[in-house]
Amino acid sequence: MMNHLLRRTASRSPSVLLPAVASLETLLLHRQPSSPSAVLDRPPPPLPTPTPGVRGFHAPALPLGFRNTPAASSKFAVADYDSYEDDRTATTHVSGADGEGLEIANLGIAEEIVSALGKKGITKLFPIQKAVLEPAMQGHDMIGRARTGTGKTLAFGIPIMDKIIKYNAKHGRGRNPLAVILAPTRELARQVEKEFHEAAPNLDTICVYGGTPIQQQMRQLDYGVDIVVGTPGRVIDLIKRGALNLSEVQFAVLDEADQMLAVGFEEDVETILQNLPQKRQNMMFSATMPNWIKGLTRKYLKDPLTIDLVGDSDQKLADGISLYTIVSDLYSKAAIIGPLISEHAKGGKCIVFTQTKRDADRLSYAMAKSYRCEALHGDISQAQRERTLSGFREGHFNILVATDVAARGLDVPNVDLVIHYELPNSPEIFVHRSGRTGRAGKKGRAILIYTQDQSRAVRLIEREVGCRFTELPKIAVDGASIDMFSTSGGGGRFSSSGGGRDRRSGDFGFGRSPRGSDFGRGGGSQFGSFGGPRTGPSGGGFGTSSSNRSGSFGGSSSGRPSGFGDFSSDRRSTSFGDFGSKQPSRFGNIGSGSSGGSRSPGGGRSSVFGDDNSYQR
Ligand SMILES: Nc1ncnc2c1ncn2[C@@H]1O[C@H](COP(=O)(O)OP(=O)(O)OP(=O)(O)O)[C@@H](O)[C@H]1O
Repeated sequence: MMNHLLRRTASRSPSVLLPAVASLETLLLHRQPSSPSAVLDRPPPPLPTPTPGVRGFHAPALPLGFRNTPAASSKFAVADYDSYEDDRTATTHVSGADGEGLEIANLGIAEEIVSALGKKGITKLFPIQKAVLEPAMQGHDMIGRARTGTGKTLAFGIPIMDKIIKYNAKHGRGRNPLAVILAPTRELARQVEKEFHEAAPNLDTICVYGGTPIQQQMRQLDYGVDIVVGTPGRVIDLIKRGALNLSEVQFAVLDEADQMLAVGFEEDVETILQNLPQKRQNMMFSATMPNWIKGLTRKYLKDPLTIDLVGDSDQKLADGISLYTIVSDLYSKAAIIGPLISEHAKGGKCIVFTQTKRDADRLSYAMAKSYRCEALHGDISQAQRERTLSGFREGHFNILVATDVAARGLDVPNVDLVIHYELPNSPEIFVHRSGRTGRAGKKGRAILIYTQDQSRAVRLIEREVGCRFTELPKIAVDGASIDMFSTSGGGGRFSSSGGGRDRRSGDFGFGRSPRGSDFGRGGGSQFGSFGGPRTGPSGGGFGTSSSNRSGSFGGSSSGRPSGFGDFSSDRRSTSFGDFGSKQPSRFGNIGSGSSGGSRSPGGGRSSVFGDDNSYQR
């Protein structure tokens, strides 16, 4: 134990070494033993006497420099947000009545955080951060919703880091984490951990996720950490191995909460939450909070405060995103991507979202003949995924062709254009995909490519998301261009779902096979029925028989018990429905007629998320 403490302390600068050693006694008193054997080795230490009024995490806000107002007054931030929305032009934004109180340096936040954020050019709070800060410091459980790219990570991050820094200053540093943040994909978990690390470099943070050696993560945990960020599967794995002790956790966050509580994820999240102490602060954040989540949050949060900067009637996309649609037939879709990028990305970065991993591969392969681009999806090795993402971030190539593995949370600077190569499966996914551009007050464009028979689905997106598309003129493509985007593998010309057998399903628009989809939504697409109202028996799995799809795409069709088996390492749960599984599909019924297979018999959508898919994303 002492070794651990010394090792961990030794990684700090020499200036902190002596005080740290001097406070070793405090450390030993403060922390619980790391393992049962340690309990046997020595008698339990006497509990330190708490200093009244300062030890608790839920200490009054006043000593920390926050106004001592009731949490409900966080409404003020909504008003600020309105004015922010009104005059938002670039990255300078948040102005309250006089801007006072928004300067991070004036809020009593730990100097370490203020200075680290300052180095990144972050000196003022964004509206969601301002709205969350005070109630979070007061210890409230909360649900936070704000549009994509508006700084939700630091909204929950700043109060947590601040409290941990101050707690550590009083009690010394410990081995077990004080905060756990769960994210649905590996890339997002890494990004969140990085943001924490950059904002509080002296805190020990760790990111745990599958696809990487677990031993290394176990070693790091053994040294001691303050904050764990991870995907649920790996977190559970580490708990089971006895490497991760969550008994001291004071803060638990579900990032992308609606995804974390979707069918298949919730079970794992629940397992993790059961390992946390009862007394803790819970926070859930997302840009989308479908109605079904409300019941669930009651299960996990205590008297939560809802801070919703989006609202039900408002448009749900970030303001800086201009939306366009373009109609295309299936064969021409790949060929119009190039002209769209040249015209609309203006030399910046572009993410093209496909529905399936195979489409991502094929499209990027075909496009690589003319552009520098790479694919990102759940079948690619974790090491390659990380290389790809960092290459994209660093500008080594500017076009990323990705499945929805990249739809949520990823913050890549200067993505000027998002192309929905295929319709998303839900309005939520549309919001998240589109939200990869137009972040932090910047401007961006999102283009939705649709086929003629998907027009109604496009109108529904407008209605659900509260947005308005501008129709772009149709791009004429000649046979040569189409051929250029044909692929050799398995079926001739590139279509939205590849060639050969999938070509048939492509005819049904989105009601096509989910096979190979990172999120397995094909059959469960909320929009699926738009493309496939005529799917009769000839539609194969898209007719009524497909109502059993969750079964047939789970074990029976693939022979694998868990979804598509794409998401091997992190996941435990078997196949699960997509985000709509717990929400009544708002689109499923429209035109669903014979293609009712997009819904499971139980009412939830039946598509299968490759499990770790969500985790590995
Ligand atoms: N107060 C701030 N001032 C300037 N930039 C900020 C501020 N807060 C956050 N940012 C930056 O804004 C970007 C978007 O933040 P973040 O990724 O937290 O958004 P988000 O709301 O979580 O988005 P999403 O819903 O897509 O996950 C990041 O690059 C972040 O560093």
